[in-house]
Amino acid sequence: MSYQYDLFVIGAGSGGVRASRVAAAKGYKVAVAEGSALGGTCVNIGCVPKKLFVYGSEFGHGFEQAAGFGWSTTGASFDWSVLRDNKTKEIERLNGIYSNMLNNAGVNIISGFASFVDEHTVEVNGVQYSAERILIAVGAKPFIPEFAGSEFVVSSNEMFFLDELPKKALVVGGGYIAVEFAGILNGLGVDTTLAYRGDQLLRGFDQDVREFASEEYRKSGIDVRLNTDVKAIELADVTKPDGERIVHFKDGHSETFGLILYATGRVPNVDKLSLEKAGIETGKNGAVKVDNNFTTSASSVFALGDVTDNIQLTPVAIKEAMALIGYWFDGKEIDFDYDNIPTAVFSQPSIGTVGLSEQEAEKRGLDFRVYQTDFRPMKHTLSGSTERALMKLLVNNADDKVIGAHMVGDYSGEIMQGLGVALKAGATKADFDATVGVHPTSAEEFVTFSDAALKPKK
Ligand SMILES: Cc1cc2nc3c(=O)[nH]c(=O)nc-3n(C[C@H](O)[C@H](O)[C@H](O)COP(=O)(O)OP(=O)(O)OC[C@H]3O[C@@H](n4cnc5c(N)ncnc54)[C@H](O)[C@@H]3O)c2cc1C
Ligand SMILES: NC(=O)c1ccc[n+]([C@@H]2O[C@H](COP(=O)([O-])OP(=O)(O)OC[C@H]3O[C@@H](n4cnc5c(N)ncnc54)[C@H](O)[C@@H]3O)[C@@H](O)[C@H]2O)c1
Repeated sequence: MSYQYDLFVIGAGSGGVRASRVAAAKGYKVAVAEGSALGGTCVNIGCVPKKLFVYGSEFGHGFEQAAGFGWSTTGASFDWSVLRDNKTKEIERLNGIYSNMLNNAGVNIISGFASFVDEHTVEVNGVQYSAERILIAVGAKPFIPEFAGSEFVVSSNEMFFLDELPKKALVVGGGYIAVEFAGILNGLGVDTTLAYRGDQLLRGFDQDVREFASEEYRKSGIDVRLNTDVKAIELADVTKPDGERIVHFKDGHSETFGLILYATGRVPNVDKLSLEKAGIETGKNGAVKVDNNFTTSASSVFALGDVTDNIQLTPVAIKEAMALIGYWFDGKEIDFDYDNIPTAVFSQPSIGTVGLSEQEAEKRGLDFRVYQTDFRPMKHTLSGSTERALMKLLVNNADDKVIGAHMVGDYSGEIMQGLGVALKAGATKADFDATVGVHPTSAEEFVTFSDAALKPKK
């Protein structure tokens, strides 16, 4: 049976771009369909524009702290449209780079949303394309619960294109996106409330990190409200759909906000795919089910990245794509290692983490010890800020291996990349101790932990 393409990729995001580019470079005839902008979520409405907004927002605190270092910043003001539009220009530049990269690799870029006709055929804009292999890399989309007035909220998608910033905003949720956007808004001068229905933000992170970060967010000016849930939302004035919203909370009180962001998770983006036509099985929230080799229930169809609802991070989608390339071209069975994946939350202060949390180590029944410290970073001895940093190292007693590293504080994402290598390589506490520190940094705390920093056992 002959097909038009060796590989048809659906979705030119983090995973799809990597898979199509490398497969084409290795000699496959490849097409990629993209219904929106090249680069996917991360480049257009995720990691990249978010980080640019974080940089913009950090100046807000920077100006406050500059006086202690001798700077006078009277008259500094912020223009949202400049940040928003410069960000958009930069993203358009990246879109162009992605387009060139794919074209140069010989990938045929098809603009439009694809859907399955059968397990070897997809349709885009009414045209059918056949392929020996099809890769689903369509990512995820925001999930907003249904309730009275849910149409008056925005998701992270809209946050990148707001006409103007509100004076007062409510962010609902307690995960990565909620705390990152609460930090962005707060730094840009918006009166920001972060409401989370549970006991503590950032479920799944180390409990000390969660509590410490939450307190730091409060100190930075965010009104963090735990055990708080929204019942209904209505317009303050029905003739002004873009105007203020009244939020009725479940505890009975009501409050007015100019903008409400729901950051309540993301679900696989499978609606437009007609997966049933190719006999592709899905699980919770429509996640495409795959085996170890990212093969779906249809043997010619593969899936990776956020659409499989595993770990939703760009470097994970990219590494999965590279593993799949190895499987296709070198016949290497995939045994993807999801342990020790470093990750950062770009809140203010930021969080970096790799390996096990204390709670996860306990759940696994490990015998381990914890080194922990919190301190005022050197910068804040002059800045006037009361911000503190937290560092924590978990060590397995049986073999002295470091099994978890956690930090709340400036540069923790940058620091965690190196520690990720150390944990992956199986470094022991003795290896950390034998490493010379970089001075003066916060990071050096990770290689100078002594018994004095041991956390008492519960
Ligand atoms: C606000 C935000 C901030 C984030 N920040 C970070 C971060 O700092 N670090 C990090 O590691 N991760 C971050 N992420 C997560 C990261 O963006 C995702 O994990 C990553 O983009 C997943 O890659 P993917 O290839 O699975 O899908 P995506 O990058 O989402 O790409 C999927 C593509 O498929 C297209 N598509 C969908 N359906 C079809 C169809 N039927 N036909 C054709 N095309 C289709 C979409 O338009 C999209 O371009 C963030 C996410 C968000 C929302
Ligand atoms: N820095 C990064 O690497 C980064 C940044 C942003 C997003 N991401 C990825 O994108 C994923 C999605 O981010 P996210 O923040 O949307 O999801 P999340 O899963 O991290 O957090 C969702 C939050 O919403 C809450 N929630 C769910 N349903 C709710 C409801 N009905 N009412 C109130 N609260 C509700 C959850 O309890 C949770 O706190 C993340 O898990 C992460 O993998 C990564």
